[in-house]
Amino acid sequence: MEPVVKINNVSKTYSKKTVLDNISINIENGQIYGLIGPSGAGKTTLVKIMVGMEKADTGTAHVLDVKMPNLNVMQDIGYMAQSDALYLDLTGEENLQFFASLFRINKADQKKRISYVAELVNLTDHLKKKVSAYSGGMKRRLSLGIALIQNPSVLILDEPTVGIDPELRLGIWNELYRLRNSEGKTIIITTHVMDEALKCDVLAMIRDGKVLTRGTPKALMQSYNVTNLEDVFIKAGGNLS
Ligand SMILES: Nc1ncnc2c1ncn2[C@@H]1O[C@H](COP(=O)(O)OP(=O)(O)OP(=O)(O)O)[C@@H](O)[C@H]1O
Repeated sequence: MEPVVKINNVSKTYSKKTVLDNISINIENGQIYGLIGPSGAGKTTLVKIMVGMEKADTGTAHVLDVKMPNLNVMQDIGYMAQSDALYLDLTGEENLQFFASLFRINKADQKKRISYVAELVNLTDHLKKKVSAYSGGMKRRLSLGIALIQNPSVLILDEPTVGIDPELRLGIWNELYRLRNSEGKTIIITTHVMDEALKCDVLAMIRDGKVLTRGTPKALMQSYNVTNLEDVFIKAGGNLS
């Protein structure tokens, strides 16, 4: 079976600054794949290339065997950006309805999906409020709900739990595990939080647009002979500051 996401020798430069330097990554079906690295490492640029919002200067990105960018495959990709793209003057429910209407979901299923994702991100009681009255954490939760609205097979989440309290963070991780285990979804997540990196099946540690090292958290710690991921990062040549 082909990998769900295949990044092949991708490079990207913004005004002479190399942001991605010949990166290759394969992400298999049903994995939670973590992209971890310090601020500015290139994680967001990489996921934007996966989603088709940015184009690689050289190299190729395939998702579900389709060369990106490609609009047709967006039905199968749920994307949560780092900054929330929400309609502040609409309610949470109206935002969910709007994004649901962009996809092929019939009316009855739309209602079910909206209730399901609202429950999942703990916003059921706040659906009738305008998003302008939401806290930062509530906006993040709504953005996560929107990423899931069309029931995509691939979820790409850029720092999804920033600003979310520990209890709900745990709830979201439990749901990500359930989506992987019961529904076979492939989940790609960027983070710079090491305890979240530990929860991923496979990690790629990124710095200065390069993959420093990759593998399961356990294999990485074993091969660098250390007991935590910070030390893997440091030994692999990184610097988390
Ligand atoms: N559109 C753009 N134009 C110019 N430079 C950009 C653009 N987008 C990103 N960059 C630069 O590319 C580098 C990598 O940014 P990117 O957002 O991919 O990093 P990141 O690892 O996601 O960081 P963070 O964790 O802070 O989001 C940074 O130096 C950033 O300033």
